[in-house]
Amino acid sequence: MKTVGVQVWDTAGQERFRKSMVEHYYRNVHAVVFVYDVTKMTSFTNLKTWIEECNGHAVPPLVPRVLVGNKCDLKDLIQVPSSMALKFADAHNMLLFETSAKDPKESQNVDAIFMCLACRLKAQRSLLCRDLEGRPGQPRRLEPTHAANGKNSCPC
Ligand SMILES: Nc1nc2c(ncn2[C@@H]2O[C@H](COP(=O)(O)OP(=O)(O)OP(=O)(O)O)[C@@H](O)[C@H]2O)c(=O)[nH]1
Repeated sequence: MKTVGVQVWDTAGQERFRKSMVEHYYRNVHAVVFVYDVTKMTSFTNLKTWIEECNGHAVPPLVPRVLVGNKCDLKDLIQVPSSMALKFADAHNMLLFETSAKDPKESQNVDAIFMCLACRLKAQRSLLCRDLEGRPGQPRRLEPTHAANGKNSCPC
């Protein structure tokens, strides 16, 4: 068994903070979790801008990204149907998790997000180590067999 340490940076989601997102948020980032509020369509439509923001800071495609719809306990207030979110997640090669930070019955998906990312990062690292174990002095290119294809690469 291997322990994977995870450092999570929570950025402010409001538009007025977006412009002040500083370079160091993006530097050396290993994974990105895009969170929207299932009861607020605007938070979902804003995802496009956040993804562009991320791409604009040259976050490499190998960096796994997941999409999280939070507040799924508020069933009567849902504005973003799962089907719409799934379509978006598929189009951007991300896994979709629907979670609630409030309802303990739905909270297991919060753990699943980080477990999944930890598994992916560990798998990427193993792949990298395996590739670097090639002939001495012969650098080898890391083929993105696992990592770049986000959806099917999770070993969980
Ligand atoms: N019902 C419900 N309320 C939630 C859930 N998650 C957060 N909240 C509530 O939503 C409000 C905003 O929560 P925050 O944790 O401040 O949200 P945030 O994404 O950090 O907000 P920003 O800092 O603006 O990005 C608080 O009143 C929380 O109690 C959830 O899963 N279900």
